[in-house]
Amino acid sequence: MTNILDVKVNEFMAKVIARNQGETEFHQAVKEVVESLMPFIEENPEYKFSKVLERMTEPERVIMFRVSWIDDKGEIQINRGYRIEMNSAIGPYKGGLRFHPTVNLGILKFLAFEQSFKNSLTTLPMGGGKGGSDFDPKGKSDNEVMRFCQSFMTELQRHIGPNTDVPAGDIGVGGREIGYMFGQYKRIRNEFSGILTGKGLEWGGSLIRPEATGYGAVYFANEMMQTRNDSIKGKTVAISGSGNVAQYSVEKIIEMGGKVVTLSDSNGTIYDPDGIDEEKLQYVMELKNIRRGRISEYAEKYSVSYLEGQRPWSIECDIALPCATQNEIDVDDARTLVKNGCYVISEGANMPSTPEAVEVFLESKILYGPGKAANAGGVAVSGLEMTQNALHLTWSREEVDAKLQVIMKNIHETCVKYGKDETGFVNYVVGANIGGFIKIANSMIAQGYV
Ligand SMILES: NC(=O)C1=CN([C@@H]2O[C@H](COP(=O)(O)OP(=O)(O)OC[C@H]3O[C@@H](n4cnc5c(N)ncnc54)[C@H](O)[C@@H]3O)[C@@H](O)[C@H]2O)C=CC1
Ligand SMILES: O=C(O)CCC(=O)C(=O)O
Repeated sequence: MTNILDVKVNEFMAKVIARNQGETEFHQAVKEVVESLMPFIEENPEYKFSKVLERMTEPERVIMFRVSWIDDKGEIQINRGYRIEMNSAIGPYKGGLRFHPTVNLGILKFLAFEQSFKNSLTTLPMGGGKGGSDFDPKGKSDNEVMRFCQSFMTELQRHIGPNTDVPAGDIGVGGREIGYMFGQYKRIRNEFSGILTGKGLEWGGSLIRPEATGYGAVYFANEMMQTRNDSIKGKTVAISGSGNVAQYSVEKIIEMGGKVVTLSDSNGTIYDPDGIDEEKLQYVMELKNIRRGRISEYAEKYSVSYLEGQRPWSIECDIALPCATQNEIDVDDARTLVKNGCYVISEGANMPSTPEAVEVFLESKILYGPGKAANAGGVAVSGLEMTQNALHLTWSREEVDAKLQVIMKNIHETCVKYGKDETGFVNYVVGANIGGFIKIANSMIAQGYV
């Protein structure tokens, strides 16, 4: 028999799908949240009457714009820029910019929607936003990237500000791109202010921001493991990706006594059974952040296996940290991971597991930390960067790291509070969704029907 709550979820989703046609990642992100929230909303009718969820699935503002720039051959190139200002109930819009050829409206709306819940979970006053472009930085010269960033910011600058909307990095946007965009904002507005986070340390950035997402995902895994009197020490870890989040996840796993055996990029996976140590990690950082090469070069340098065109999930591990991109763990990958003994998943990436994969993790009762909780450390330290900018001061590495650890602990506690069922099992998906929702929903109700 069909459950009445399923009917309500389906009715809600039919409207979302009709209004946002073809935006499959957005539908996926909304459905997961609506499934978690429907029982809670039915029990708390004030949220139902004020149509909070209906309003939260409609962005407050969507900005789309042309970005023209000139490549090294003197040819004009045209890309599309976006900023989704999703929800400002609890603070200025906040969230990263993604530069990747797959970027489209649906992907950015899913990311902005997730971001609103994630930012609420951090306990800091940040609304949700996300943006980016279908520009592909791969294979472009520094000058081309700079010209693109300058053109992108020439439009974006009129929509952002330290109390309005504060973008940061995401896939394809790191320190280099943030620098070029910050410089252009300053040039146009004649103003030095905290309009981006992830800035260089010498010009307003925060210590630990580059490390924060990866470190946070590992802290979150550790918090989950502590509920079973377990720890990272001695565990084998599979990590996907080899960018910002993956690199600092490796660093923190090494520090906590675990062994990372995989990394990947969009071409394939390296498998290093001896583990990636500090020296090998330095090589990866140089390879990816400076030379901008492929992870296959690691396999050649250290004579380890390279799994061309494959993801890391067939490799035996205790802990998996997906740190590349959305939907990178499908149902077969999830079954393989669980069959091979993996019992902790902490998502460094946003929505890396398909809904069917998530079902496998939940049914297996393993420790599964969804991205909006597990990877919130990055935006949390962005929030701390905003605070330091507003106060015109700089906190030490130890101070920022200590605050990050407290925030990840608090997020974990919130998930347990709202996600623990009568058997004692913690459903972190439900916990994160309800925990993130309440603060935004109450603020939206208090601020009237806007
Ligand atoms: N940078 C940050 O502070 C935060 C990032 N995230 C998420 O973490 C994930 C990784 O982001 P970053 O490390 O910042 O980006 P990055 O650009 O530094 O690295 C991205 C990595 O993912 C790999 N990748 C990208 N698309 C892929 C695909 N289709 N298949 C396989 N691998 C692919 C790239 O090769 C690269 O290794 C993304 O899902 C992002 O949204 C989440 C929270 C904060
Ligand atoms: O630091 C930020 O503002 C955003 C980080 C981000 O894009 C994310 O949490 O997915």
